[in-house]
Parts: sequence; structure tokens; C-alpha cells
Amino acid sequence: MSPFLLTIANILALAWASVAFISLIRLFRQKHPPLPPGPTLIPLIGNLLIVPQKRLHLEYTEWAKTYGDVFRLKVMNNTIIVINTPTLVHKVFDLKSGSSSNRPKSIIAGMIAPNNVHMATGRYANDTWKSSRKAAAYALSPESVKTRSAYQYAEATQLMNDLLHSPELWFDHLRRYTLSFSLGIIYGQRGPTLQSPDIADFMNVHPRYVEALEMGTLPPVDLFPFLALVPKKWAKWKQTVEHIRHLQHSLYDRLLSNVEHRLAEEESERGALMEYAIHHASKLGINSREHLLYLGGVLLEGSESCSAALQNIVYAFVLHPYCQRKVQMEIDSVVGTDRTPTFDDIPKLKYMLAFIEECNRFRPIGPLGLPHEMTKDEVIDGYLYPKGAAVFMNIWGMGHDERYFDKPEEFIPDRFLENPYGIKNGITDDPARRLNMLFGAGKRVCPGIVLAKTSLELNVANLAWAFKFSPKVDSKTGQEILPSLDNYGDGVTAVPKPMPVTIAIRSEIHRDIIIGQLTEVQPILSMYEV
Ligand code: HEM
Repeated sequence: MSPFLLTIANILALAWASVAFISLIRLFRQKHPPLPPGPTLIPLIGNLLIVPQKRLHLEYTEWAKTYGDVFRLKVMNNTIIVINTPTLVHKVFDLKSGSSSNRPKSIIAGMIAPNNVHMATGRYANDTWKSSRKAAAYALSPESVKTRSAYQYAEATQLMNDLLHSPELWFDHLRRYTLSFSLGIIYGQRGPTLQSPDIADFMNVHPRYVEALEMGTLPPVDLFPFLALVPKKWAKWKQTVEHIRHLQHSLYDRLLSNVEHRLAEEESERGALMEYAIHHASKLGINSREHLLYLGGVLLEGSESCSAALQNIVYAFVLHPYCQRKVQMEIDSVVGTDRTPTFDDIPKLKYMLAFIEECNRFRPIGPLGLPHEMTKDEVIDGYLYPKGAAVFMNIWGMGHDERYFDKPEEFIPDRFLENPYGIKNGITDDPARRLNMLFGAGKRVCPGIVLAKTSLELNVANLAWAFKFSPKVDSKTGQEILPSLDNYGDGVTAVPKPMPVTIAIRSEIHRDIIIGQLTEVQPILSMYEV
């Protein structure tokens, strides 16, 4: 063969070999799609050394800039996938909800509330969990929440009155409001003061519970399950967990017992969720008292998110007096000074609604939502989401994404007046963006959205109508003490920490109206008192 023909044959053979090689790689990839990209893995431990223990959302938001809209981490054997766009949230949590609706295993959560009876941390999206969701809808559906608006208005009136009389306790007054309202609709029995046993006990146990679930507080038993085998006398953390379980269980048990007692005594019913759940337990698929007990408790826990969002709003008022003034001017022009705001006023308060949206974007109280777990392998956009992987939706990252938000690190409520999602002008938005991303997605989406939003809107309107919010002044130095929107909890929830602020009534007219209104709503409040 001539050298020329030999070269052509070589080239053809090489081309054939390359095509075959590429086809093989394609076939291999189809059969074994890769995990999303992510930081370099160290044998055995994966990314253990670089995953932060606290404020994961900040690091995740940075990593999204390097690795893209979806990235993976490996911690020992565990795969973590973080999704950073509304489109991916839709594809993974909504469209694949049949395989992305479990929660990752948590040994500690399981020790506190066993048998999947805790709706939020319960691992399996199974029949027990479905029963809880069905029952919760009785109290939390838009129609149900609407039927409670007179009661909600009455509780919100008491909140203004509490702030009037002891503004220095503002942080706890906001918590009492959300807890008392939730106690009323769940158990038909409110908590009128900070000293009411149910309020005081919940405020004692709940922070301990949240802290116990935070990474780094207790030994990492999920990573090193052998730690769970250490006998209690040598494992102090087990005693802590048992104590929390005991405190929580006795509070929820007492609350449920009160309802059972009222029903046994044939007292008139109060339309409470627990009355309904007891009457319809078998229809709902609630098969044990334990299940009823945690159903109420979890919803009460959920309500704490509302007070955290309200606390952030108070700090935002103090830090952005210009915005506070704009909210007040709008409220004054819609409501005036001879009455307090009502639910009917809310749709007219456009700037106030934009202000609330901006607070939730700027400091979402659940920056990574709650993790979901994959129950089977799924391939989405060419990447494998393997069975058992924990998937986080990066709510913080999506709200601080420079591709869509102008100056995301600045507090600018007007962005939500210019665009319903606060997106900058002249860009093509992510088509899957929707309202309420803050509340998660898929089957596990927050069941308390309507309650949370109505509570936020009415109370922000009331607070801005009634009070002026400003920094506390140090009596020794005369300097203003500014609160910080960066002073929040380190774990799954970014609940703000208590900081001093000054809350002053805007005028004597406002004071008289609040006091008069409290007398008017007293008959409603007393319907929920023991
Ligand atoms: C501003 C207020 C609130 C925010 C930002 C919020 C946010 C969230 C988020 C992000 C999730 C996780 C969703 C997911 O897994 O995809 C969640 C779950 C949940 N929320 Fe809320 N929430 C709020 C208020 C409430 C209220 C008022 C209640 C009840 C009274 C509540 C009860 C729950 C429950 C029970 C779950 C667990 C649902 C499940 O696992 O099936 N939340 N919430």
C-alpha cells in the first residue's frame, strides 16, 4: 500500500475509534449520569472539612456562584444537593414530588418525637403524615383562617395594648401574640399573658428543641451512628434530648387533655382544630393519641415563624426610618387616625406589602427551608439526584441572586412596587418564579401560609399605625444602639435575637383608640379563655 493510502487508513481508523469512544462515554453517562458538580472530594470524608457548621446558606450562596445553579456536597456517605433557582425547585420539589418528599433521617428528631408523628420532621411522607396534613387543613385553609378573622383582630388588638404598656418586652409580646392566636385555633384556649403556663412553658422548651436540632449543638449522631449506642450515663446529650422530649410531651399532653376534658364535660365547643380531630380521628386516619398530641404541638411550633418574621420587621423599621415613615404615611392616608387598620385595608396598602416582601427577601427566616430527601434516583437536567440524597432549596440564595435582583444586599422595598417579584428591569426572569417561595415547595410546602401572611399583614399595619420605632439610646453615652439584621440564630431557622429598640405611641388619640378597642374585643377573647 502506498504511504498516502496508509495515512488515510490510519486517519479513518482513528476517527472510528474516537466516535466509538465518545458513543461509549455517552452510553455510560446515560446509564450512570453524574452527580451535580461540587467542591473537590477527599477520599472517605468527602467535603466534611469544608462544610460550615453554622449559617450554611451564606456559604451555599457563594458556592452557587462557583459551581452553578445546582451543586452537590458529600459528607462521609451522605450526599447533599443544593438547588438555587425557582426552575429547579419546580422541577425537583413540585414535578418530582413523588420522589422528593421525605425528610432526611435525624436520630435526634426521632428520639424527641418518634413514629413519624411530628409533621415537619417526620421522615416519611406516608399515611401518618398525610393524616396530619389533612387535619391541619381544617384550621389553616384560607376559608378556615377567614372564619377566625374576628379572633385574629382581637388578638392583634391585645398586642398593640401590650406594646403600649410594656414596650421594653416587645420581643416576647410578639411571640405571645402568635402563640396565643395559634393556641386559640388549635386548642380553643388562648394564652392571655406572658405568664400564662402554656405560653411560658412553650417559650421555655421551644428554643431548646430548635437548638438541639442545630448542627454542632449535640454530637453528630447522624454522621457517626455508633454514638447513639453509647449508654445514657456516659452520653450527656441523651439526657438533654430526653429532657426536651419530656418537657414538650407534657406541654402538648396537657393542652390535649384540656380539650378532652371540655368535650367530656359537654362544654360548648369552640371550633378548635383538636375538637374536630378528636371527633373525626378515624376518618382522618389518626390512630393514636400520640399522633393527636404532636399534631397540635407541631402547628404551635410552626406559628413561631410568624413572630420571627414580625421581629425582623420591627428591626427593619428602626434601621430604615425613611421606609417606616413611608409605610406610616400610606396607612394614615388609607386608615386615618380615628380607627385602627382592618383586613379590608390591606390590599390598599401597596407600599406596606412591598416592605413586608422586602423584609422576607432580605432576611428569610428559613434561609434553606427544610431539607427534603430523595426516595428514589431521579435524573434532572442530566444530573443524578440519588436515592437518599438530602436536597436543600436555597431560599436565601434565590433572593440574593445578582442576576435577578438589583443590589441584593441593600434594603429596597420599592423593588416590589416595580415588579411583583422584586426583579430588576430589562431581564428575562426565571419562568418558574412565583409568590411565596419563602414557604417551601412540593408536598411538604408550609401548610401555614395563609395564617402567616394574614398575621404579618394585619400586625405590620397595626404596628406602623400605632407606634414610632427608633433605636434605643444608651443612657450613659447618649449614643444610639442600632439593632442588626445579622444578629440571628445559626441553625435551620434564622430567628432574630432580642435587641433593645424604642417603641413609642404616635399620639394620645392612638392610645385612646387602642384602649377602647381592647374593651370592645374582650367578649371575643374571653370565648377562648378557660
Ligand atoms: C412567616 C412564617 C412562616 C414561614 C416563612 C414558614 C416557612 C416554612 C418552610 C420553608 C417550610 C418547609 C417547606 C418545605 O419542606 O418545602 C415550612 C414547613 C412547615 N410549616 Fe411553615 N412557615 C411559616 C409559618 C407557619 C405557620 C403559621 C404554621 C402553622 C401554624 C406553619 C407550619 C408548618 C409545618 C407544620 C411545616 C411542615 C410541613 C411538612 O413537613 O409537611 N408554618 N414552613
